[in-house]
Amino acid sequence: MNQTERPDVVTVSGLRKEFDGGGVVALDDVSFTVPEGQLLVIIGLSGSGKSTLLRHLNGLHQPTAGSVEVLGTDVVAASGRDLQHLRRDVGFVFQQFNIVGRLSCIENVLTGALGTLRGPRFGARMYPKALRRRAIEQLDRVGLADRAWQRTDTLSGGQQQRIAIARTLMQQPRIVLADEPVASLDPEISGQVMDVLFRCCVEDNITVLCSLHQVDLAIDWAHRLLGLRDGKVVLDSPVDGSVDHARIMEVYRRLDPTGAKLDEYAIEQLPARIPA
Ligand SMILES: Nc1ncnc2c1ncn2[C@@H]1O[C@H](COP(=O)(O)OP(=O)(O)OP(=O)(O)O)[C@@H](O)[C@H]1O
Repeated sequence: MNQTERPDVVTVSGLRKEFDGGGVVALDDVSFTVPEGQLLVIIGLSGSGKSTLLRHLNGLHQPTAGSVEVLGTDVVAASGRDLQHLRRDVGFVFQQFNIVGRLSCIENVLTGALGTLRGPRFGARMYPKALRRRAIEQLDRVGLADRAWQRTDTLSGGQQQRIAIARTLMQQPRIVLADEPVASLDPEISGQVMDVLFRCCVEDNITVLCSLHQVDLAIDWAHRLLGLRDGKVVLDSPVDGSVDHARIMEVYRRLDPTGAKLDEYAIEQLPARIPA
């Protein structure tokens, strides 16, 4: 099945989000759909609305207007119980990893399965054997099976983010939302983390929506780019030969506060290898 024949798992329509009583419009009439198994990268300047958009997809924000449907659930109308159910299928990977440094890697990964268990667990051996096996499989997937019993805070930043992804995979999500997952990592390590997300997508058919600052990484790994500027969608393009260089640059154009001219911030950083 090619990407266009796959069912949509995310449908966002006319989404608007205001903060501070309307003083800040973070999202303005945002509409798009995402088919199952796609890696969609959301790009845009700081403050363009990327995090706010991702947080609407698992009900962390309530919109001012518009609708959000994820895996058939109307996220805006969903009860607390419905959202709890949805969040089992929708994993979230954060920029700051949000792992417990003093725990071993396998314990951190196992906590991804806590939603399926009753009561707390203290130590990896308190988890059922089948889950321990699954945790090792996830560690293997992110290339860190040999670190299973090591304290997580002894790992590098990139390795810690891979542990966080393994923990998310442990809950067997159908969608992974990743908010700037490589923001604090150097380019080579960032590539390793994006490779893990890409493989989840193509090997396990997990849909990934990921926000990134780095255009070159986005082009290297995304199936499709969604560009936000001032809360509006200004680019929605597959990443293939048809990626329009000028339109990607447009995402990064920032209006001068005087309205007099455009600031070409970040344009010079665009890689030469953007497909023509
Ligand atoms: N809780 C909040 N209260 C008030 N304003 C907010 C809140 N959350 C976000 N905003 C504002 O909404 C706009 C979009 O913010 P958002 O964090 O979504 O941008 P972003 O593209 O993710 O930025 P970055 O790349 O820096 O993370 C910004 O103007 C921000 O200041």
